[in-house]
Amino acid sequence: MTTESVPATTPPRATLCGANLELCYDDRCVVRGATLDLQRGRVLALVGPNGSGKSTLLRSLARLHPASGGTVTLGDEDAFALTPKEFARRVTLLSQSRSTPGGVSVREVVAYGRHPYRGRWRNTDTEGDDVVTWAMSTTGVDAMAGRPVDELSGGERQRVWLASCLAQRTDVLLLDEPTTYLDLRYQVEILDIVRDLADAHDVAVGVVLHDLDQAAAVADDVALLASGRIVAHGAPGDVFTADALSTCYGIQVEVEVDHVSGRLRTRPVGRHTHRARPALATV
Ligand SMILES: Nc1ncnc2c1ncn2[C@@H]1O[C@H](COP(=O)(O)OP(=O)(O)OP(=O)(O)O)[C@@H](O)[C@H]1O
Repeated sequence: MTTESVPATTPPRATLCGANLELCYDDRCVVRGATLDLQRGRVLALVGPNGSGKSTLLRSLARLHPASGGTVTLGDEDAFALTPKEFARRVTLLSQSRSTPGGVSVREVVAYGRHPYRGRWRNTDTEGDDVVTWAMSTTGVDAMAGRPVDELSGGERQRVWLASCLAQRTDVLLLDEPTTYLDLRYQVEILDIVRDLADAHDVAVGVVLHDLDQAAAVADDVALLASGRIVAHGAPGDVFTADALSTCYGIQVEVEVDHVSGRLRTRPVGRHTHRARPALATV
């Protein structure tokens, strides 16, 4: 999969910023004082334990969760001042769960990503077909274009929804655990696509990931959340320290640099899972 042959469009330059966000469900606030800045051409990974507020924060940046305090700006505009269509041309979110319509084909679901570009009475989206074809081939779902989405596996569906987001051709892409359900190949390929979109297409990416090694590999910056607060923010090498991760996750975590790849590796130490094992006898 490659993003090289994407049809040329010139999205407006923008960054998406959340400043001092306070996010609540009824009277229970689950995120406090969160400030984040998604920059064009950069990948920001949100990491942290279950329930620390990552998805809620991402959804608030996508205008899907109203903030009780703080602001969300896109470029120099208040994100909430834009019409839904204007916002959808610039920001898209791949959420953790999407309802899958019965009997609708893969191509139709991917084409749904073009909704911000369609006129009410006539089709004004002249590049739509090319973009949909590109998005399907980039995510490897082109061979299943005519199949009903509700008959696909979890990983296949995940790639179809990602294709639908890519078809939206936004300059900000928000992804909530995009590698969940995916086999090894597609985990790597989705992260490669994310990196390509930032490097070659100047897209600003915000991505929630549980796999810290994946986050270190793909992200320029990481924000580590714990109990609704951003407790560390910066380059993965600065944020992913053994102390910070051990405190945050409540388990001993070791951090090392892989000698071959030069990449950061994190190793949670369990009572059984990371014990040194006796070498297998050779036959
Ligand atoms: N619809 C909801 N109503 C009430 N509370 C919610 C709702 N959704 C999430 N929460 C609560 O908000 C807090 C943050 O949840 P959120 O899903 O943002 O965390 P997360 O870091 O993305 O978690 P995970 O890693 O498990 O996906 C949690 O305590 C959760 O129970």
